[in-house]
Amino acid sequence: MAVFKLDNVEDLYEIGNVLGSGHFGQVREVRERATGAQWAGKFLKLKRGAGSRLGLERKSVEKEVEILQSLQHQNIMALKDVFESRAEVVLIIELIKGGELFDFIAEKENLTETEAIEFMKQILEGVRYMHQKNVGHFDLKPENIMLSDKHAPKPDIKIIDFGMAHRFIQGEEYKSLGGTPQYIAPEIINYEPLGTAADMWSIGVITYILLDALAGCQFEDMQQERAQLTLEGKETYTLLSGLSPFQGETDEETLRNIVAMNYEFEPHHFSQTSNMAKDFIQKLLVKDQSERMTAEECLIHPWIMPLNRTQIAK
Ligand SMILES: COc1cc(-c2ccc3ncc(-c4cccc([C@@H](O)NCCN(C)C)c4)n3n2)ccc1O
Repeated sequence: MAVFKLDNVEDLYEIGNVLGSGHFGQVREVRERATGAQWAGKFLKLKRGAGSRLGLERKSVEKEVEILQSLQHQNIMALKDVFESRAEVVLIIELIKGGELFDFIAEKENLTETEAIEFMKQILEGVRYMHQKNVGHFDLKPENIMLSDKHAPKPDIKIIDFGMAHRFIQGEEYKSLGGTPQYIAPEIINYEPLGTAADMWSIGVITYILLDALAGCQFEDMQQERAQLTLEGKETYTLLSGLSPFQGETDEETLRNIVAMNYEFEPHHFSQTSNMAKDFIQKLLVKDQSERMTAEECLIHPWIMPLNRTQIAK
């Protein structure tokens, strides 16, 4: 059983504002008393007893910590320390100040495909590193791709939230039904044995949404679509963080679309997108996981590593 520090985390860190919360627990700003340095604290409630429905199993927290302790890469959030007190575990993590990538893109009027490629390269570098360490993330989605400092000339990508991650052991079969419907691979829906290729499907979905956003998403069209959906009393989707290529009106419809490979490059959203970019996505949204590009193959795909810049023109 992993042993975490039993010191009272508040003796070493001043607990600050809530940055966010979700299935993973709560993330708060924390300040290291000895140095004044700012960190993020992920506060996780543990189950108080076997019958308890609330809180996380200690084993799952130990698994996430063990995986995070094995990953040191500039595009993966860094774990500094772990504390445990009563029924809570606190992960001390590097503070990522730049917010979510897709919010950054929403704020920028004229992000180019070349700039998008630079972000994709960093995401792929982080994913290639974790896959080389036999770790699958299994919850890659726009909300889990953050920026170190959005005001930097070239912001660093930081992949967060390894709560669904798994380290593969040679010869071991792994299945999971977790993840976020819009981004999960067909083999997860079909409850088939998984590999790191499931992350590559999610990368294909993220790339599709990123390029859809780049096209300005014909913002006014989206607004009209959003207004129409609202008039019809239908749920509208957040512009940049939910329009997966397989998005249905319900999770069930989304999952059906994934298994049926039911997606397209809608002309009025992708008319400005290079054919090389579409080829990149098509080589990731492949139902047979053994045929899907790996992160290594993505990084030498002509869209990411063109022979010359004109190559990504139409
Ligand atoms: C270690 O696992 C996590 C870390 C973090 C994390 C790490 C460093 C860090 N610095 C700033 C933030 C931050 C700032 C604003 C919102 C959030 C978070 O609530 N939303 C991020 C995406 N969400 C869907 C996980 C997180 N974080 N979040 C978030 C979720 C995790 O499961």
